[in-house]
Amino acid sequence: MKTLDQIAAELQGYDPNALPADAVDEFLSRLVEPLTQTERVGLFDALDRVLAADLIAPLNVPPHDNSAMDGYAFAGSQLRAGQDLRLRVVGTAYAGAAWQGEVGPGQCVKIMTGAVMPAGLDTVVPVEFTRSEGETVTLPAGCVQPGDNRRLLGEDLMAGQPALLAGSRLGPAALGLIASLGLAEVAVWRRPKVAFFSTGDEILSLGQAPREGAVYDSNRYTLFGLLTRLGVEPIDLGSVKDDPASLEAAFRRAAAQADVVISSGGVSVGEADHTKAIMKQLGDVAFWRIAMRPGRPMAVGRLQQEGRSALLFGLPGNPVAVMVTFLAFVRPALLRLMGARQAQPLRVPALSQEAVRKKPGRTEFQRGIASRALDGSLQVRSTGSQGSGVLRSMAEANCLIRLDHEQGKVAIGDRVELLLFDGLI
Ligand SMILES: Nc1nc2c(c(=O)[nH]1)N[C@H]1C(S)=C(S)[C@@H](COP(=O)(O)OP(=O)(O)OC[C@H]3O[C@@H](n4cnc5c(N)ncnc54)[C@H](O)[C@@H]3O)O[C@H]1N2
Ligand code: MOO
Repeated sequence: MKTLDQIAAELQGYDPNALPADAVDEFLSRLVEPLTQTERVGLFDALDRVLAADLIAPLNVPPHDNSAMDGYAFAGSQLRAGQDLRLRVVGTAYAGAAWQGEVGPGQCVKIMTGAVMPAGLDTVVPVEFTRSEGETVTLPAGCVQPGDNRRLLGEDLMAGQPALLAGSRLGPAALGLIASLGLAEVAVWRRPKVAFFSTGDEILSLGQAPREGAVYDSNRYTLFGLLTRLGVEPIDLGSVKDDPASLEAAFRRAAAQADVVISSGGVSVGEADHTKAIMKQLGDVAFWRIAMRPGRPMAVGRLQQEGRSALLFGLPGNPVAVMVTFLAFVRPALLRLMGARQAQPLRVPALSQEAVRKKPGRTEFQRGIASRALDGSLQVRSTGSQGSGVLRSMAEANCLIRLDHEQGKVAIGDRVELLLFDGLI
C-alpha cells in the first residue's frame, strides 16, 4: 500500500494547493484498491452488486431452436419466388413440450411463440400473414424468407461462453440474464461499509428547535441517498460538534467499523475547525485545494484505527459541494473499491442554451436542466443561482454541466458535457 507522499511523488506537477480535477482522478485511482472479499448472494440481493468473477454460461439460452411467432412452422426450402405456398396442417406445437410427429413435404405444424421447432423445420410464418381453409393454410408469395421467425439455440448465450464479465455492476437486465441461466446465486464483491457524519457547531439535527446562527444538517441526508443508491452499506454516525474530543471519537468510531469514512465540513481554512488537525493525527491525510467549483477544499487519505485502515474523504461543508465532490470523486472511488470496471460516469454532449462566464484553469460543475430540442438534439440550461449553498439548484437539476479545466467562456449553442442524474443519483 503506497503512502500519500509516494503517490504524490509519482504524479507530475502535483500541487496540493491547485490540483486539477484530472489529477485528483489520477491520485484516487492509485490510492483506492478493490476490496478482496467476495460472497455468494441470491439474485434478489444481487442488484447493484459487482460480479466477482466472469460468469460462464452453464447452458445454452435458448436451449433449443424455437418459434418467435404464433403461426405455422415449415421447411423454408419449399418457398418459390413469386408463388403462393399451400401447406397441410398436421399438428400443433405448444411452448413447454416438444412436438414429436413427422412433417413431410407440403406439410406444416401450427406453432406457438417459444415452442420448440419440430425436427426438419426452419421457418415460421406468422398466423396473420396466412389464409386458412379447413386443414390447409396458404402463404401468399413473398410473405416470409427461409429461416424467418426462428430463434436459434444459443443465440442469446452459448454454453461455455462468458455471459457477464467480472467487474460488471448487476442491474435489472443482468439479474434476468443470470436467472435465464438457471443460476439462483452469484459471486459478488463484499459491499463496502461507508460511515458518514456531519461536523460543525452550527449544525442542527432534525427534531432540534431552530436557533439563531444554526442550520439544519442536510448533508447527512444527501449522503445517505447517494450512498444507498450506489449500493454500499451506509452507516450514519450523526452530526458531530466541532470540538477535538467529539471529532476524535467520531473519526475513531467510523474508522473502526467502516471501509470508508466520509465527513462533511471543516476542511477549509476556518479558525474554529479542529477537523483537519484530528484527521492528521489519526492517519495519512492530504488536504487539497482543487481547481474546481464547487468543491475546492477536500481532504483525502487513510485513517488507521485498531490495526485497520479506512479510506477517508473529508468533503467541504457546503451542501452542493458535498454532492459535486461525491459524484466527481467519491463515487468513482467507491465503485473502484467495489471492484467495478466502469467507475467514471458517462459524459454526454449537449448544446448550451445559455452563455456561461468561465475562465480556463478550473473545472466547473453547474446544475443543469437537460431537455430535448425541437430538432431532437440534447440541450441544457442552468438552474439559475449556482451558489454552493443553494441545494435547491441541485434538487431542480437533472444533470451536472461539466465545464472542463481548459474551457473558457461558453457561447449559446456551444457544446458542453453533461453528467445525467438518471442512473447516477
Ligand atoms: N478563506 C477561505 N474561506 C473559504 C474557502 C477558501 O478557500 N478560503 N473555501 C470556501 C469553500 S469553496 C467551501 S466549500 C467552504 C468549505 O468549508 P468547510 O469544509 O470548512 O465547511 P464549513 O465551514 O464547515 O461549512 C461550509 C458551509 O456549509 C454549511 N454546512 C456545513 N455542514 C453542513 C451540513 N451538514 N448541512 C448543511 N449545511 C452545512 C455551513 O453552515 C457553512 O455555511 O469554505 C469556504 N470558505
Ligand atoms: O467547495 Mo466550495 O462549495 O467550492 O464553494
